[in-house]
Amino acid sequence: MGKVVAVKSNITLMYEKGAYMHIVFSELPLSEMDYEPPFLEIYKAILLQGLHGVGVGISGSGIRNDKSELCELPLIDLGRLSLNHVEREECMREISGAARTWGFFQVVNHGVSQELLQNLRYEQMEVFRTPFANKSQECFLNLPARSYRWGNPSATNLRQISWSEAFHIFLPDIAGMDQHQNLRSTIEAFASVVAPLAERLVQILAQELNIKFSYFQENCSANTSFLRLNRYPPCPFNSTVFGLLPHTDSSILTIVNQDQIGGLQLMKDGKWVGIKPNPQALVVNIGDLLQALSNGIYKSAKHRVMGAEKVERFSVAYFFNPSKETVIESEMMPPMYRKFTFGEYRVQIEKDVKEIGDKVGLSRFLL
Ligand SMILES: C=C1C[C@]23C[C@@]1(O)CC[C@H]2[C@@]12CC[C@H](O)[C@@](C)(C(=O)O1)[C@H]2[C@@H]3C(=O)O
Ligand SMILES: O=C(O)CCC(=O)C(=O)O
Ligand SMILES: [Fe+2]
Repeated sequence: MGKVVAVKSNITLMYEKGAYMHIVFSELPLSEMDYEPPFLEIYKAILLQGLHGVGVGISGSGIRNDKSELCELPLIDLGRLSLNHVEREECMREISGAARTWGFFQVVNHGVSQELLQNLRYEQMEVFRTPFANKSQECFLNLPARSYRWGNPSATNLRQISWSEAFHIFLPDIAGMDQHQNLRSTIEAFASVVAPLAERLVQILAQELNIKFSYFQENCSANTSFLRLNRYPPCPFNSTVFGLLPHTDSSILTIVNQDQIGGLQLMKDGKWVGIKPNPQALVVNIGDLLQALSNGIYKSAKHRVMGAEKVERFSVAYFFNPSKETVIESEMMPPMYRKFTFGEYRVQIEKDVKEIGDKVGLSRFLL
């Protein structure tokens, strides 16, 4: 009999002759772990097939890059925006520079209080502790279908597995959350401070490229944006499967609050680099739509999340989006992308995720 390498809720995984050989389902009740999505069950075939011949850990898997340095992501003090002209201009240049070279930066003195972030984290943890049987029901929280997402139902191989769950919430939909007043009011409070922050950053980014800010004022607000509550459960295969697949965001701009576990990495100059959690900072990244509107000057950088083996990880992402009808078209010449609406873009992504297991993104719209 091989070596038992992972015992997770009611499942035992055996490692034998250089490969994972068996997943044994025991009769144990799920008891207090009833909130965990059944990742091992849905991914069983892919795991057995994909891990066969792949040694434990980094070698062979090709995914985890534990040796990757944590990067010195630009850290921008937004407090300078309310100081004198020189400080303000310098801060604006840093924001625009980071958006061009990294597509990612961190901000401090951002105006979102630690108390609010903690309250949101508390509510987020509570809602994920709901039994899986309940949170996966279509009417849970009175949100539309597909607001709760887990794993990647279209995955056909190890590289497409996502070991995470999320509430992907269109902000106007929280009005229906009458049974969950604390979650609802905390999200409302968060949206009311993070939306102006997103607008201010977009205003600066637009100004630095002579893009009309009125375009964003007319088409984007908290009422056209999404909030994504992410949870990455402990993952026994964290050296081989992703917490969240490499992707770019489909937003104008995204603001992320990650916890202290780490695992968010971005692609910089062809290498994956980790973003060291900074409790004072929010992570900001450029989304596909701003890349298109800036004709490729601002970068929607690829990023991914590596889960941890023994601990869960949480993050919140605020996707600053336009309405579905908004036309995305750069005025810069020659245009890199054909014009499209945000609605069209989302439909294409959903189609790709369903048909090929992953997002293709902006390259579909290249001219
Ligand atoms: C399997 C996937 C779901 C996802 C697209 C992806 O290929 C990988 C990342 C996921 C993500 C994260 C950011 C956005 O929330 C999202 C809508 C996107 O564009 O990429 C989601 C996609 C999703 O949840 O459907
Ligand atoms: O969990 C994170 O740190 C990032 C999540 C993310 O990339 C997303 O929700 O799009
Ligand atoms: Fe993302």
